[in-house]
Amino acid sequence: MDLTGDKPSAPRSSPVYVHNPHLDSLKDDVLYHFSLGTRTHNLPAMFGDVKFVCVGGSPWRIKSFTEYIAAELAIEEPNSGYANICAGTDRYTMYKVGPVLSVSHGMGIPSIAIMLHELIKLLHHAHCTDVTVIRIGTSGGIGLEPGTVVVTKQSVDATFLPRLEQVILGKTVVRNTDLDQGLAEELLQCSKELSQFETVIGNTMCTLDFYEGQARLDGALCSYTEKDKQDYLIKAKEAGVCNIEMESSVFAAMCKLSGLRGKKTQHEYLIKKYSNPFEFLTSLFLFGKRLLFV
Ligand SMILES: O=P(O)(O)O[C@H]1O[C@H](CO)[C@@H](O)[C@H]1O
Ligand SMILES: O=c1cc[nH]c(=O)[nH]1
Repeated sequence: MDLTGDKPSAPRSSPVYVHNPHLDSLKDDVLYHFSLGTRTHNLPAMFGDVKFVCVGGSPWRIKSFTEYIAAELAIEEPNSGYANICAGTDRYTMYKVGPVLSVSHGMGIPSIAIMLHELIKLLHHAHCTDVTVIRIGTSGGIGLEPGTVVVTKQSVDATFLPRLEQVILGKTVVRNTDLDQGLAEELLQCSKELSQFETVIGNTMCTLDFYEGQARLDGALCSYTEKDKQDYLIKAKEAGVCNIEMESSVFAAMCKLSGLRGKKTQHEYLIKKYSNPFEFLTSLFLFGKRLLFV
């Protein structure tokens, strides 16, 4: 309710927050790894209508997702050769179709963290509101049938704790890694209605490495036995871990701090194509198997 009267207040739109007072004094905020900037590009004109951001490790997956979602939204002819907005750099790729921005992030926490800093600033400078970000990635399941989709509830570290530790100015800062529960439930509901993929909600373990960090036996270095590996994976399962990947903790922490969460959107494209944005999430679900949504 409106605090000043008894009329119901209109739903407020949620901006994308940056928590950096130094940005205000920059004449030009350069998004180095996107090859974009506030002086060189009209970010509100280019990105102001973005409501969904879909991210994933591989540039190829992001291009293919863009073609898929363009056909789903019937915005442009599929396979018409979408332009990579970040063509001025070979660090990340970015495509936009209507309200959906898709960005690749490479492998691991440092790579996705750099991308997220620039993405959050981009959405902030573009004055975007009510943005939902979804990571579409691969992961290794623990005790799940191959092909199962895991919707992450919470990202945990390699000791199964829901936290991201980062050293800033020589001090360890701990950040929360909860994800939006409403969005997770919506995605699960989409999957139930589709009935095409086995889908679970659970915790995702985020590791610093693909080999030793994930108890694999096929890296160049390995100092443990098959039994040690199995014991660790059993402990992970007992702690509620469903799958393992390498970006979810910083993804969760940075989205939470920036106000990027699962929210309903009223964007015109989505209304035109779908009776509600929930159906957009269902379309997302149809994009391939063995994906990780966080
Ligand atoms: O499928 P993507 O998004 O690349 O993510 C997963 O795949 C990579 C490892 O092969 C890691 O980055 C992991 O998180
Ligand atoms: O990090 C990852 C990604 C995919 N598959 C795995 O086993 N681990």
